[in-house]
This record gives sequence, C-alpha cells and structure tokens, in this order.
Amino acid sequence: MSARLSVEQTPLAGLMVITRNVLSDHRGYLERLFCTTELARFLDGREIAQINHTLTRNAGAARGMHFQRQPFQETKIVSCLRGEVFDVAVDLRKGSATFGKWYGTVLSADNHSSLYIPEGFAHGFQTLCSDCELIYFHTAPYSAEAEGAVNMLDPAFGIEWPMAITERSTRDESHPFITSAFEGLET
Ligand SMILES: Cc1cn([C@H]2C[C@H](O)[C@@H](COP(=O)(O)OP(=O)(O)O[C@H]3O[C@@H](C)C(=O)[C@@H](O)[C@H]3O)O2)c(=O)[nH]c1=O
Repeated sequence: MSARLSVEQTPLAGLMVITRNVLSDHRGYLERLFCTTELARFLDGREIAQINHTLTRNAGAARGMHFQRQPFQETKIVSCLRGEVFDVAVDLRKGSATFGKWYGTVLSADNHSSLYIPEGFAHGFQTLCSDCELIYFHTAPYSAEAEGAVNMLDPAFGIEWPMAITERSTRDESHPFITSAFEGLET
C-alpha cells in the first residue's frame, strides 16, 4: 500500500507540509488525516491528546499566533476541511537558527495539505474565503494557564498576510509585540 501522506520539509527545521494522497472513485474520495505509523518518525512517541475543530465565518478573519508553554508544549497538525486559509507558523524556539522566521502556506479542502507544526512554534491563519473549517490534532491537552501568543502583526516577524486582516478576537488584537527581552521558548 503506498503512503497516504507525503511529507515535505519547509525551510524551518521540523516544520512540514503534509499532502494527503486521496483515494478517489465514482463516489468521491477517502483521505487519511492522521497516521501514527506514517508519522512515527516525526512524532517520536508523542500521541494525539486532543482533536479540535473550528469554523471561521468571514473571509479576511484571522486567529493566532498561539502556542502552549511547557509542560503543555504541543506538536499540532492543522488541516482545512472546508474553504481555504493562509496558514502560518513562526519559529520561537530558543536558540534556533531560524528564530523569528515565519513560513506560510495555503491549506484548503481542495489541495489536501496539512501543516505539521512542532513544539516551539506559534501558529495562526487567515481565511481566504467565507466559512472555513479547520481540524487540529494536538499532542497535548489544552491548558488555559499554559497558553501563550505573539501578535500576528508584529513587525519583528513581518508576516505577509494575503489580505487586510478584517477580524480578530479581542484577545488576539491585544497580544503585545515582542521585545529584545524575549529569548524564545524552551523546547
Ligand atoms: C484552543 C482552545 C480554546 N478553548 C476555549 C478558550 C476560549 O473560551 C474559546 C476560544 O478560544 P480561542 O479564541 O483561543 O480559539 P482559537 O483562536 O481558535 O484558538 C486556536 O487558534 C489557532 C490559531 C491555534 O493554533 C489553535 O491551537 C488554537 O489556539 O475556546 C478550549 O476550551 N479548548 C481549546 O483547545
């Protein structure tokens, strides 16, 4: 049986784009969203602790850039099951050669791509059309106390969002810009 998931490295070590190889027939298709066996070499024993699903109604809306601190640091796999989003991860790993760099890619229901985001990255996205649904596989449970975030408009990162950001949560709007005191996340 051929691999159902193809994995491509990005310029940020450990951050990967997964393409789901669909099995189509006259009814439609089947695709694999997660596979312990195929992803074993990356997961290195981590198990999925939580699966979350979000709907974002309006095009141009954005969520992020979120992460969880130790001991709830998490790897997450993000997939878009309806619509199209520009999905972004920022490397916040302390001591990383690419600290502060970002990588973005379009995830859509049609391109069957997912982003594999390792510990030490912040994640966010912007919707490119209305009614976008994402599904997240997380290796740690949600912890409000361990949540952290950086501002998606922070010039220190210079993320090139595809369109003007039309909507964010009050909390996401209020995340401060980082300062030189921010050394990054321990991983
Ligand atoms: C993320 C999360 C939130 N919540 C609660 C907190 C709050 O009351 C409500 C909405 O939370 P938020 O506004 O943080 O939801 P949202 O902005 O969609 O948060 C998500 O953003 C993207 C970018 C990610 O990377 C995800 O991991 C997650 O952080 O849901 C949970 O109960 N469990 C969870 O796992």
